[in-house]
Amino acid sequence: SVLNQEKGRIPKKEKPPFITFVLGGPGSGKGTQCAKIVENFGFTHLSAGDLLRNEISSNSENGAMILDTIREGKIVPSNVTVKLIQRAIESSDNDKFLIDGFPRTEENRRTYERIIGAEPNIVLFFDCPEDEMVKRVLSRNQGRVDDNKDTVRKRLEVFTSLNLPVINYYSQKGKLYKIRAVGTEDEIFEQVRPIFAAVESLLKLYDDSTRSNKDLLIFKVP
Ligand SMILES: Nc1ncnc2c1ncn2[C@@H]1O[C@H](COP(=O)(O)OP(=O)(O)O)[C@@H](O)[C@H]1O
Ligand SMILES: Nc1ccn([C@@H]2O[C@H](COP(=O)(O)OP(=O)(O)O)[C@@H](O)[C@H]2O)c(=O)n1
Ligand SMILES: [Mg+2]
Repeated sequence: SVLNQEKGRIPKKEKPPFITFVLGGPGSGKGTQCAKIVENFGFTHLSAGDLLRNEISSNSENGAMILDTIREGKIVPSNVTVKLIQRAIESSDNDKFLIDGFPRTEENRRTYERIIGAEPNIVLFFDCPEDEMVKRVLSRNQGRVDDNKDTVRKRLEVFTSLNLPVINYYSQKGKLYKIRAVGTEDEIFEQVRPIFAAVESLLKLYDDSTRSNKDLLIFKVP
């Protein structure tokens, strides 16, 4: 608006959104901690798995293929998942997002970069021992077709072989925040909270300034 321009500010819609990727194995507590971040810091939670499951239940053209893939614990073609994420970001009024369960593979990551044309600002990694993840998934009780012993084993193999390279990539870029994902939900959130408290003050600074996109990308959380 004119008012914004008079103050030398960037109108809200022209500012790039703040993107957090949330990684971790099946049952590591990504969804649980995302709910707490939403509640405490006003982020919008986009779970890649939920977006894909919505496609199945809305009988979309890719529904059957997505169901088969999830049942096998395999990864849905990247362009399908990225387009769902893109649509969700674009239809939201919020400007800060948690993208949960994405990118699962280097190919997921590169496809996001190609289609969205941006990188995440920060990446969380919920690091949890395998036996604990298995225990949690098998007692999750959400009626998921992939929460059974056989599929969990496959998902853990996919996680180790395909997701760890993504985690290493962001670690090398200095964007990775590793959380020790054992203990109670509240204990784990006490490791998460300071990260988002820092992000919140950085975003406030950004809101009050004419800083460019680039400056925000190099903001480092202490
Ligand atoms: N810290 C925790 N301790 C014990 N159980 C947990 C903890 N955090 C989450 N859970 C439970 O474990 C299951 C998997 O958690 P969820 O957040 O769905 O993980 P993810 O999204 O990483 O698969 C859920 O039933 C959840 O209630
Ligand atoms: N980026 C993604 C995310 C999920 N998925 C599929 O969706 C399934 C469930 O993902 P999810 O994130 O809901 O699973 P959890 O880690 O929360 O247990 C995965 O096992 C994959 O089959 C995918 O193909 N690509
Ligand atoms: Mg989840």
